[in-house]
Amino acid sequence: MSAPVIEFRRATVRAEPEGRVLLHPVELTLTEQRVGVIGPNGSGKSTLLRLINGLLLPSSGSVAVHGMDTATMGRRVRRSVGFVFTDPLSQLVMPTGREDVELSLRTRRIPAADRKQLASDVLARFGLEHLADRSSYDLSGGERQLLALAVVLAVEPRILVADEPTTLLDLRNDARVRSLVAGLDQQVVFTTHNLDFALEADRTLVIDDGRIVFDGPPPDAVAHYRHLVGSAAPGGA
Ligand SMILES: Nc1ncnc2c1ncn2[C@@H]1O[C@H](COP(=O)(O)OP(=O)(O)OP(=O)(O)O)[C@@H](O)[C@H]1O
Repeated sequence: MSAPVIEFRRATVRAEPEGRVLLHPVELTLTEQRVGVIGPNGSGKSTLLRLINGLLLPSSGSVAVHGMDTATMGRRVRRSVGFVFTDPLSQLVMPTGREDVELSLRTRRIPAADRKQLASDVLARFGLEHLADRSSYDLSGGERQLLALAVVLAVEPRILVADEPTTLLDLRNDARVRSLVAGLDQQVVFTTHNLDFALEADRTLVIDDGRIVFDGPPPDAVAHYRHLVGSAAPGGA
């Protein structure tokens, strides 16, 4: 199996129908195990992530995952790329967590007879078996976030894309999610406003106003971002 590769070739996103550019041409090859994306609110981080699994298609240019173009091979791309949304409730749609995992397994045509046991195994792997039969609405934000990750990882995607997976989490759950991400075999691309999390990546991109304004080692990326924000703040440099 080839190494994980995500390729952006002058991928550009414009808002429809007015044509405003949300993401200026992106030219990137991502092969690192952990890629972080940071930047101000509304800078284009989610837009960049949504291109990776074809949730969003570029207005021009292309995006490919393991050589599969997201525009022409979207279904196959989505089997390779698991996407965790910022709001876990948008992903947890069944009455209980166990059923959400079973639903996820169903998309991989795992026989019904095996799904229940497999769902239990997945929940146990993430230390969530005690939540299996509770409604997602009764869970804490941290529990929901971990459950949403388990639902996506149940089908063992080759790449995990996670949009602010630690937002709204307390320190303990923030540490749990970060340690879960750190232990995954998959390539992970994540956005975050938590600069400590960004430092745990192998490569970090800084986006500002729809452009990648820095791409490199995480400590340098964080310094660049701090400078950017400092320059923009009232009284900043
Ligand atoms: N479908 C759309 N049509 C028009 N504008 C859009 C659309 N989707 C996103 N935008 C705009 O694109 C810009 C980038 O949005 P995006 O969600 O990628 O930002 P972000 O960096 O993830 O922000 P945040 O940190 O607040 O989550 C924003 O100005 C947003 O309003």
